[in-house]
Order: sequence, then structure tokens, then C-alpha cells
Amino acid sequence: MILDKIQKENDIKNLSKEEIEDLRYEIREFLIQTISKTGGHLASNLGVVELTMALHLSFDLPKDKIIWDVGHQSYTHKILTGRKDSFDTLRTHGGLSGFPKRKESACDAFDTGHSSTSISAGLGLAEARDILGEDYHVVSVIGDGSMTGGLAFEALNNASHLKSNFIIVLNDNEMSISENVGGLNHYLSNFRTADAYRGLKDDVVQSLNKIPGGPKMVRQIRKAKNSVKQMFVPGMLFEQMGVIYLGPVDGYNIADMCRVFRDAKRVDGPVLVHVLTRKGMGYEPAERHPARFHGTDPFDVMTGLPEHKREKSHYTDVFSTVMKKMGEREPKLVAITAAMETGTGLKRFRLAYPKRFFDVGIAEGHAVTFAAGLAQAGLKPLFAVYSSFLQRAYDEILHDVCIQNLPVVFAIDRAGIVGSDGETHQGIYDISYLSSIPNMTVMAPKNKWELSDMLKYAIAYDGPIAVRYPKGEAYDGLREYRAAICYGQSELLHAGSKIALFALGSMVKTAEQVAKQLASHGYDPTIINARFAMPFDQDALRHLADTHDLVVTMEENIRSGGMGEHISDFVQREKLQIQVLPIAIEDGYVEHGKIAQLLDELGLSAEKITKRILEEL
Ligand SMILES: Cc1ncc(C[n+]2csc(CCOP(=O)(O)OP(=O)(O)O)c2C)c(N)n1
Ligand SMILES: CC(=O)[C@@H](O)[C@H](O)COP(=O)(O)O
Ligand SMILES: [Mg+2]
Repeated sequence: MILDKIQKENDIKNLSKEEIEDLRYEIREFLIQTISKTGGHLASNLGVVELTMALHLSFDLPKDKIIWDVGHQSYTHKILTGRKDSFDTLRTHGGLSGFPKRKESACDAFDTGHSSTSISAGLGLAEARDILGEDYHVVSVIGDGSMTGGLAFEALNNASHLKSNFIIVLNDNEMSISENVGGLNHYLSNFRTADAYRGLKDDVVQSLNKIPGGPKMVRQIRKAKNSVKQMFVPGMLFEQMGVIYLGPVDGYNIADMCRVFRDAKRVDGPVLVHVLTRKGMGYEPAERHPARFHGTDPFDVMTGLPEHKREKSHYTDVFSTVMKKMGEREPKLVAITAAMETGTGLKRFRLAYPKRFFDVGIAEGHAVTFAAGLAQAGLKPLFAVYSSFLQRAYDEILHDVCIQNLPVVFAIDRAGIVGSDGETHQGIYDISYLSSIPNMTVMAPKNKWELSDMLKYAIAYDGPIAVRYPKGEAYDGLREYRAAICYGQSELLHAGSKIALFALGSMVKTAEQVAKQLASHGYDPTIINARFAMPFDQDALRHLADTHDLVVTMEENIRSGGMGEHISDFVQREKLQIQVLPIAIEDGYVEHGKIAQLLDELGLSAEKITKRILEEL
């Protein structure tokens, strides 16, 4: 195996031409075999094997800095920097991260996970290098999807002004997770078709020359030729912004890419190298279904089919079904995604109501203000978004939606621990960052039927409102508890004594288990489904203070700014005679691992919560 010769960074430079040719196949095979067992981001990684090899052949790591935008495509980089043998631990607890991590390797120049940050970060490194009088190259590798994020444009604007030596590699595979959308995508696709355009024009000229009056028209066309050509000179947009454009270059021709990188190093100022790649390259099922293999669970290599069939529906599936129904019932309902159509479950809505569906690209901030505009003009916008990506839009939620009290619905998927994507993707901050914004309402369902009821309630509600629900299987217990949703009111599930479990969303199921465990110690706790994190049910708490000794608040969110902290504050301010035990995630970041394992480690499993309660008593 040539791969065995790669034990550390720069080892690739010792390989012969023939070995380099073979290495690309070995890496691809290794990626397919490994990810088929561990799961992970396959399609993007298969697309950039040769690009990564060319970068490693052209630059000197760790002295030179490569910043991977999002970082989901950094697996070959990890292999070429001596981490191949850890791949069986990919995205597991204590194992290799699915994203670049500075603490994992000196060759990981900057931690990523969310998109469109690489040009800003790279520019920062380049400026620091110049101010400190150091000498190294900085390369930011950004995909065409991530290029649709506003931050990337802000950085380009700044780069052209600063004029620091800095290389941007635009990895253009014409895909975000799903098809890339928008004007930039059209602009880039012109470069791909520029040759075809020229050929077509010659054909047109030949045909025109054969018809009466044709030669005159040909002369006019020739006159216009230069200005028409301008439109098709690749990279004009970047060049006019002051960023030198090189390309497009074939992302599967290593020698060509190395040549262009050599040129790019010599350019004075910012330079953009446009590389054309294909998502899923070299594995037929992934080439055919790049969105499905963007992030995949373990699968069978021969067929490409998932190893485990879904037995129960996920919260995302429930959301998808409700949206399809509500679209029919509510003609003013419009749905927005920021490049997450598949992940959020909006595909069915798009197919049924294409005119009421908007994929705005990776642009969460824009999505929120766009929703505010739609709401202000009389529509009912719903933004379906992952909890961690909505962090991008804090000011837009406050400034554009909540100050004007506009009826925008936030359907927040992946709220809580998400597992294998790790610290950048854990959805454990949304209750805190949303609850502090006046006019915002925050709800979380206990099971799949309540998600459906809450979404319907939210769509009918006249103000900003969020429904947060976790990744994975939807809970199908407690079906018999389906009291109508009333604003700011909780739901009593079991009336007991002494201890009250005041649980939100996913923690209601855990509360049931805690109650069972406490029963074996002779307690009969009351169980309350909080339903609303903000405003929480103050009357219920006043009543509990009269009848119970301890209220245990339970939420899958960080402690700081969470429901428990708000309730503790309320109890203190009202001088209620009840002890509060807030169960939440301790403030900090949570690394990758299995969801159940992480919850247990964070003290949020039924066993750990029961233990805490018994200690408290
Ligand atoms: C702020 C943010 N929003 C959404 C995502 C989810 N996401 C991860 S990769 C991706 C597509 C990126 O497309 P591109 O940069 O072209 O890379 P490719 O997958 O095509 O290699 C999206 C939408 C994210 N990581 N960060
Ligand atoms: C890299 C990235 O941000 C996404 O691909 C994310 O990993 C998707 O998560 P899900 O697999 O939960 O949809
Ligand atoms: Mg792409």
C-alpha cells in the first residue's frame, strides 16, 4: 500500500509520479470502506482527494496554513497528515473529529464546522503574518455552497482592500448539500460553459452567412463580439473586486493544479483559484445521489444502501408531514431554508408548493430578515433551521423580527445534543439565546403528536415563536396526553407529592424514567410537561411552591440563560417557598460522540438525574 508510506505531513512529497497516481485510488477506496462503517461526510471528501493531494504537494505543512471551510471535506487532509490509523474512531467519543481541530494536529490551522468562515479567518492569519514579519502561505479552501454565505463576501471585500498575499481555493462542484442555488451559482456555471458558448457562436455565424442579409448580421455580431466576450471572461466579478482569478482548473488533474498553485504563490495580493470538482467522485452511488451521501450513516458498499433501516419516524419526518398538510390548509404559509432542504424535511413542501418555498443558500441571517419582510407584508413565513446554525442570525431575530413583533415561525431542528458532529453543531444554546429576546416565545414538544400540535399552534400565532425539537427518533409514548395548547401553560402528566419534575421537550421522556427510579426509593414525584420555556408557566410554579418541597427543572440546553435559571430567578424574586434543582448541561462545549453516551456524561441520563435528586433530598 502506498498509503502506508504516508505517516506524517509532507511524506506525499517523497512519492514517485506513479505512486501519486496510485495513491488517489487508495485514498478513495479507504474513504469508502471506512465511512461505510463509521458514517460521515462521504461525497464532499471523495470530490476533493486530488485537490487535497495537490495542495499537500504544493505547500509546506504545518508552516503554511490551509483553512478548510466547514471542514467536512478535510478527511484526505487528515490522512495525509498522519491520522489514517485513527479513522476507525471517526466522530466517536474521544476519537477523531469529523472537522479540522487544532488540538488534533498542528496541520489544522483553524477549527471549522459552520460554513463561510474560511476567507475571514485566512485573511486574519495573513494580516497577522505580515504584521509579525513572518513568512508563510495562507490558503482558504471554500466550496461553492459556502461561497453563498454573506460572511464570505464581506471577507472578499476586505481582502481586496487589504491586498495581503492570500490564496483562496474555490472548490466548485455545483452543489451545496443539495443543488446549489442563486446568482453566484449561475455566474460560476458560465465559466464551465464558456467554451460551449464560443462553439455555439461559431455555428451561429456559419448559419447566418448562408442566409440573405446574414453577412451583415455577422458583421454586427463581430462588432459586439468584444463586449459579449467580456461577459464570459471567467472571474470578472473577482477581478473587478481586486482579487486575481486563476482558472478554472480541472480538480482531477494533479499536475495542472500544482502548476496553478505555483503561479498563485507568485501573485502579489489576494488570488482566487477556481477548481472544478464533482461531489461523490469515484463512487457511483455517491455520484448519483450526492445529497444522500453528503453525510451518511453506515451503508453497504456494494449497493450504497443504509445498513440500518429506520424503524420509527424522526421528528424531522413529523415536521415534514405537518408542513405538507398545513401548506394546503394555510395558503399564506411560506417555508424558508438556508441550504438545508433535506436535513430539515422541507423537500415535500417544496414539491407540493414550489412557489411558496425558498432556499436562500447558506445565509441564515438573510433568511431571518427575509422572513421578517414576508411577514410584514402579510404572509406567514416559517424558517426551518438547525439550532446551531440559527446562532448566526441572533441580531436579525432581535432587530428585524422581535422588535417589530412579526409573526415568524422558527422550526428549530437538531435542538439538543446532536452527537457525532460535535461541539460546533450541538444545539444546546437556543433556549438561552432566544429566551432573552423580548416578544419571543419558545416551545418544545414532549412527543411526536405534540410537535404536530405545536407547529399548528405556532403557525396560527401572531408573533415571533420558536418550536425546538431534537435530532433522531420521535418519542411515541404518552399518546393519551394531548390537552389543547394554551399560551404559556404547562401540562400536568402525573400528580404526586414532595418532588415535582418540571421537564421540557425531550426531557419529558427522561422525567418518566426518573419518576420510575424514584418510585423504587419510595417517592411519588409529580411530572409536568413544561411545554413553554418562555414564557414558562408561572402559575404552575406558584402552585407547586404551595404543595411541594422540590422542583427539578429539566432541559437539554446549557444552564446559563436556560429555563432552569429563569425559573430559579422567578422563585427567588417571588420569594416562593420551594427549592429549585436545575438540571441542564453545564456551560461549555460538548465534543462528538453518541447522543445517549454524551447525555449520560453530561449528567442528563435518568440514572444521573435520579442520583442528583436523591443527593439533594
Ligand atoms: C452556517 C452553516 N449553515 C449550514 C451548514 C450545513 N452545511 C454543511 S456543508 C453544507 C454545504 C456546503 O456546500 P459547499 O461549501 O459547496 O461544500 P460541498 O459540500 O459541496 O463540498 C451545508 C449547507 C453549515 N455547516 N453551516
Ligand atoms: C457539515 C454539516 O454542517 C452538515 O452536513 C451536518 O453535518 C448535517 O447534520 P445532519 O447529519 O444532522 O443533517
Ligand atoms: Mg459545493
